[in-house]
Amino acid sequence: MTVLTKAISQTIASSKLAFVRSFSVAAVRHQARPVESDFRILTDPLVDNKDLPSFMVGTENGFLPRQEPLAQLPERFEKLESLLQRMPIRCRDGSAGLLSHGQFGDAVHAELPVLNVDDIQDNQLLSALFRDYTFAASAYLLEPCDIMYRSKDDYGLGRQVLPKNIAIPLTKISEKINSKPFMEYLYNWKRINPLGGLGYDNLDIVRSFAGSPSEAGFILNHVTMVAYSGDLVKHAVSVLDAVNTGDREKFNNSMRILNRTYEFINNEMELMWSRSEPADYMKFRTFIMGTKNQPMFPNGVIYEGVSETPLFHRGESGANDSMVPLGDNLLQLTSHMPKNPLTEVLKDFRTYRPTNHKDFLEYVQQRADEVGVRDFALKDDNSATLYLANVDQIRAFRHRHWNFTKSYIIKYTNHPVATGGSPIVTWLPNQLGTVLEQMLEVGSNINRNNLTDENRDSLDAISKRAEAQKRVLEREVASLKTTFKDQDRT
Ligand code: HEM
Repeated sequence: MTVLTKAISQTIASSKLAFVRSFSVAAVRHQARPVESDFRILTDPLVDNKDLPSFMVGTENGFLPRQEPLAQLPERFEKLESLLQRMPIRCRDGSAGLLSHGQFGDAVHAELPVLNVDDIQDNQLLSALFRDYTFAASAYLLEPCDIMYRSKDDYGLGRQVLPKNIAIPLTKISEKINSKPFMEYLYNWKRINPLGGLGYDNLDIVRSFAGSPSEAGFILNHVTMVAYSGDLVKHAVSVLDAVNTGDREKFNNSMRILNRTYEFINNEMELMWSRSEPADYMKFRTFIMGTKNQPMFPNGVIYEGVSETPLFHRGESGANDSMVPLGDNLLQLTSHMPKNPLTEVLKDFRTYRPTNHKDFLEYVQQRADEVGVRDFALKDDNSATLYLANVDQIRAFRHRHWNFTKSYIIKYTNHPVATGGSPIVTWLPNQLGTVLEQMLEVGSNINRNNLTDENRDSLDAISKRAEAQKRVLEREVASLKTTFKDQDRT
């Protein structure tokens, strides 16, 4: 059984509708063709197929859903649709919405029945409902924190009970799509011109909390980055294949193209500065906070009608994305992360993504270890430099990301944890620091005399930068730890 069919079987097994869904593993085998790999990766996103999960790794859709998210719910969910349209602090028509004066919670109690979702099997609709109920859940739970933060720069406590009109359908939908019943955001976009591409100017968000252009920019910038992920998948698989067959030329070429793809993604990431104002971030960040390791939910959240035991979930975070974990696993960086509680948080984040993504990432990790990507690269100085250049792209991502964190968050608040519940000044540096160390180690073992001119220049520039960034990072973290509490607690 391939990893994909195993994942699908698990999804079916965990669904209460296992035997009534028109869901055929044989059909999947037929429709998904291999890309030089024994993990079945979609070469066609199968947009007309509503039976397969929305999130399946593909060379076209990459880590984006196979089909465009539904922008509006069908009529039977009009009460939920109406609440969500009136929810943002600033609505689309410019008027003040329910969250602006803390009226969303009352509206949920007054207007929203426990809607029946038992019969729904269409995965595109399930994913849209998942998006919408998680938005309603976060707005409901965190509304009091947002109101308090606006006047006191302190979050206080969130609502500790999620009412049954959100909790019951949300839990049922999560079970059907095999997700945790808490917010994700890569399903929150639509094309303005349905025939146009995934460029920033052709995208809009579907749901929002603040309703500001910066909130839209924050989400859509992520989407435009992930729009490149089909190429990442393709070239990562090609690297594994090249090592497996001992084909050095193919390895070097695949590493070069992979490097270029990560570079496109990093360049796209740089546009965040202009698409989402750092000073606006705190105005919508409250609503993407989680309930795990967050002072606003010291005892978690009771899902009324679902569980008497409180539940804890990490909040929405880019840490749920699959592009960096793909690089970590392919380049065998994951196994070099230090064995400490911060690395455990990284592993925990990796349980928060769609099943098929999780399986693909595990497959890549296992396969990279089996064929020995790093050892293969290090046997040849030019290959080692190309390997290093890819690790440098992961560094560039994490370095820029650390800069975002300082400029969008740390500058404005002393709150000790990020939206995903990780300690704000130690967790990101745990991974960035490891990448920098690995780069220095690999770089110091490369013999410059064997390199092409291009690779020698690349090695010199990369090594110099890594050394300087490592020194600065260590100083920064030591200094920030004096201001932020509990940074070793996870
Ligand atoms: C202004 C923009 C952003 C800020 C302020 C920000 C902030 C953060 C913070 C504080 C974390 C720590 C985890 C937690 O939430 O507890 C995190 C993790 C992460 N974020 Fe972002 N993020 C931003 C944009 C993005 C984007 C666009 C991506 C696109 C993929 C992304 C990908 C990640 C990844 C992969 C991690 C895990 C880090 C690692 O593995 O070292 N972030 N982010």
